[in-house]
Amino acid sequence: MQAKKTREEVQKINMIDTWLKKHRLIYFGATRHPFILSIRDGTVNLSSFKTWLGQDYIFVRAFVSFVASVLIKASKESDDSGGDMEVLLGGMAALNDEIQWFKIEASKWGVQLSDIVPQKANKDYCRFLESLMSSEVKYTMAITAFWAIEAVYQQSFAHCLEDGTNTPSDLQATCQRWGNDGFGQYCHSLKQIVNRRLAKASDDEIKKAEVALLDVLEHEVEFWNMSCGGA
Ligand SMILES: Cc1ncc(CN)c(N)n1
Repeated sequence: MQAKKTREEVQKINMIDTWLKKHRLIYFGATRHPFILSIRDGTVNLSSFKTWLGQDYIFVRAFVSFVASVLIKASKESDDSGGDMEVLLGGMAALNDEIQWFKIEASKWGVQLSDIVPQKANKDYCRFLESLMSSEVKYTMAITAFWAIEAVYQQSFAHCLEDGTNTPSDLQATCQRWGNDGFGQYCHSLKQIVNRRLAKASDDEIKKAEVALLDVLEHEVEFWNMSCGGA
């Protein structure tokens, strides 16, 4: 007969959900930010939307380098039992589409991407990504941050697509980009990889991954604040 699992062992099997419960206030702050709620109820300020669009284009370009570094860490450290490479390569391909999408949207909204100067919150976030690209940072910590970055957008924009929302028709495509079921499935695959890594990680690695999650959530809140003109 199998020994009954301790509370800690059960929590370690789905570490992400344990953390999301523990840090629900900051998670809520990142995924239900006033900027997102204003898209959802149709009161969004279009100048804030354009600020977000231009700044996010710059962020995504930095994000590509970060994802490449996660891919390298996976090739060195992962046993790949969960098909990590496939999931990460799929993510890379999605980012290529994302960059093309930003270019098309920017010209639609009259945003000149070559003129965009990164704002402080964006520069801080990109600097954080760079710190995670160091070879000192282990795969488990980096993939936790990667999942969190994607999951915040998925959860935020999916919220704008629920029944009964007032999301403006010309912003539906933006919300679909990250709120669609395929992107939800991709985030779920990333979450499974993270949970699998964390279940086998040392206490020190788990602590570092939890700090990375909190850092991502704080940067995401600051990024939304900046889009509303707050930073
Ligand atoms: C700030 C931010 N966070 C997340 C994502 C989703 N790739 C994004 N485009 N921008």
